[in-house]
Amino acid sequence: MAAPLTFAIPKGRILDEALPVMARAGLVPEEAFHDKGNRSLTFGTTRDDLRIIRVRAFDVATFVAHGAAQAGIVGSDVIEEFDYSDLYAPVDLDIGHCRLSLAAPANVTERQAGASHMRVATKYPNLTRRWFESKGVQAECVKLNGAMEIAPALGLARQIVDLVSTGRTLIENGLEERETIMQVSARLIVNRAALKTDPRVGEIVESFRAVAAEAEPA
Ligand SMILES: Nc1ncnc2c1ncn2[C@@H]1O[C@H](COP(=O)(O)OP(=O)(O)OP(=O)(O)O)[C@@H](O)[C@H]1O
Ligand SMILES: O=P(O)(O)OC[C@H]1O[C@H](OP(=O)(O)OP(=O)(O)O)[C@H](O)[C@@H]1O
Repeated sequence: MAAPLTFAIPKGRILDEALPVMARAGLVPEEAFHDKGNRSLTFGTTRDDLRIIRVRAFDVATFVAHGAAQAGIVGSDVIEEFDYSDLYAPVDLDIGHCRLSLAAPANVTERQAGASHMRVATKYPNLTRRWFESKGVQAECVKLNGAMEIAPALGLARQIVDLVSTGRTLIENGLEERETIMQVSARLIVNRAALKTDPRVGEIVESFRAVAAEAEPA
């Protein structure tokens, strides 16, 4: 039998929405996957030839881009941040909706915010730099891994670039959303080489395409 395929999924908030989509595409994890006390990172599925790994969102893209996993699910924010040439994102799963936005404290004026050189705290330094460059502004990015919203109050950076959904986190930390950089949703991703060489990867793409098409309003 061919080596098992590895399907990577993020361990956090996308998971609850991803599992029903995966089930409709025929990917159902073994019972142990749902046991909160289980520390394993690899799980079997109802398919003998497919296992699931549960890793951090940014690492999903890295595992798939390097071919260590052949497919996975990740937010378009992460895909754009890395911009890996070996990664192909053929299906928008219409889950994990949020947006990536520039935000600043209410007392930071547009002029201060729009200075020709600025410091921005973000988990997305590449995306942020590219977006500012497209506006002719040089941005110095301070990379954080979470809780960006406290950076302005502590003087680490005047502005932040972070994900926004309800907007509550910004408001509760005294920040205002200034501009939307991109709309985000979760995608099926596959390794390009694996897609060319292993027909099972193409079949996975087709299964998810069918699920996404079913979900579209008529
Ligand atoms: N507030 C939000 N509302 C909706 N989707 C969000 C929100 N925040 C993040 N997301 C999406 O969820 C993804 C994070 O997924 P998830 O939380 O499952 O990963 P994680 O591995 O736990 O992340 P981390 O690396 O932060 O621990 C983001 O990349 C984005 O696409
Ligand atoms: O607009 P809201 O609905 O308030 O959501 C936005 C928050 O959600 C995400 O954080 P998450 O909860 O995933 O935690 P994190 O800071 O560890 O990434 C994001 O980074 C924001 O902080």
